[in-house]
Amino acid sequence: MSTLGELGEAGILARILPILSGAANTERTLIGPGDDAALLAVPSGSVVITTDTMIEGKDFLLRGDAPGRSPLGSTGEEIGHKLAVQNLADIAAMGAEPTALVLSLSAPATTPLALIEGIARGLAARSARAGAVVIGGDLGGADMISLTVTALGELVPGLGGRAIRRDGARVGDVVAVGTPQLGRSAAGLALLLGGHDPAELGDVQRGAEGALEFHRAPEVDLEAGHRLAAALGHDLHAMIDVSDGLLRDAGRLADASGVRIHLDADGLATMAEALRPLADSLGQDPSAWVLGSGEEHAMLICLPPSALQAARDVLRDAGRDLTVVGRVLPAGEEGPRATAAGVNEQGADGSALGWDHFE
Ligand SMILES: Nc1ncnc2c1ncn2[C@@H]1O[C@H](COP(=O)(O)OP(=O)(O)OP(=O)(O)O)[C@@H](O)[C@H]1O
Ligand SMILES: Cc1ncc(C[n+]2csc(CCOP(=O)(O)O)c2C)c(N)n1
Ligand SMILES: [Mg+2]
Repeated sequence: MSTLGELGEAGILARILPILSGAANTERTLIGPGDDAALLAVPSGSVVITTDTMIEGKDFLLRGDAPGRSPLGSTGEEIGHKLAVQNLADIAAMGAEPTALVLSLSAPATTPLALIEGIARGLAARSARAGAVVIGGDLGGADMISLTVTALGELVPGLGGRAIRRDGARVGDVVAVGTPQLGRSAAGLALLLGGHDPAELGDVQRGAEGALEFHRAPEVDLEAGHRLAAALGHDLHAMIDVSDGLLRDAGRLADASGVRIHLDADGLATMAEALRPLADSLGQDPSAWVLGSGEEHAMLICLPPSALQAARDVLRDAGRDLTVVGRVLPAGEEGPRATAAGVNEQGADGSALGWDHFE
């Protein structure tokens, strides 16, 4: 089993570049990996850019028995898949389609090449599904694996060069998410960090496996972002991906838009009920998972009620659906914020819900 230290930079690149840029000969890639920088054509005239990092121990645990690892941890493919999803979701949430990615990869010299090849495969495969290719990157040494992707994209035609922002929510809008189920990533994280092997959880084994799988490699309808933008145009008032928890990310939308977003729809209760058996077995609150789960990456949107059916139809054509989770209200005396039924309506603290790297 060769390690990065045995191969050296040139040897590593010789192994991972064919994986990363196997499909890089798209029309847009004028210069791919191999030169000082890549050259990308941007036919629409503007480029959407985002970046996101995953650090071993902070954002994922490697699968294994060694200290700092977990038998429930991630494979290389899963890490690469999640790295793609995190970045592609931010492109999607602007109403854009991804075109290209660059990968900055730092790791200890003792890292097996097979793990890095797996990460490359996961990243390239999920990106390819979204129509994007890896066009470059960087290698470095580090005490733990650190992965930073920068993703580029272009706005969908028909929006007149307009991106879907966080600040367009209007009083009276419906708030919805592009998934039937939120909360699985938090459930999976609880299982991972608690060391709960699904095989030992009896009746809830299947649910636990699904939550762990979703946490390690979220399967998310990212196309919803640009499909909704293209179909609804100006009726898609605001959009964000749920990366730090529904309540927290709805709060960001509310804040940017100067409104209150109240989360109270039946859809949320249905999501919580689906997770209740698993939550009960861990002594946790399924509603807190639904409202607080980060790393979900589903699209959270605000749109006028008159556009809801059209939005549903767009997603249903692709076998997906939209779940209504709340509505947009005037900011009121307490100012712009997101509230959830029973959580922080009377100003009670809902801040424990959701993710912040430094809290
Ligand atoms: N270190 C930084 N330097 C410059 N801008 C930053 C930095 N960190 C965050 N930002 C910017 O702050 C804004 C808000 O970041 P935030 O993390 O809330 O959104 P996000 O990128 O959608 O998050 P997520 O990755 O969780 O989806 C983004 O526009 C982001 O580009
Ligand atoms: C080992 C381990 N510990 C904790 C977590 C949880 N976690 C990390 S980042 C994040 C939110 C999104 O971050 P960002 O805003 O950077 O996209 C969450 C919920 C994890 N995945 N793995
Ligand atoms: Mg985001």
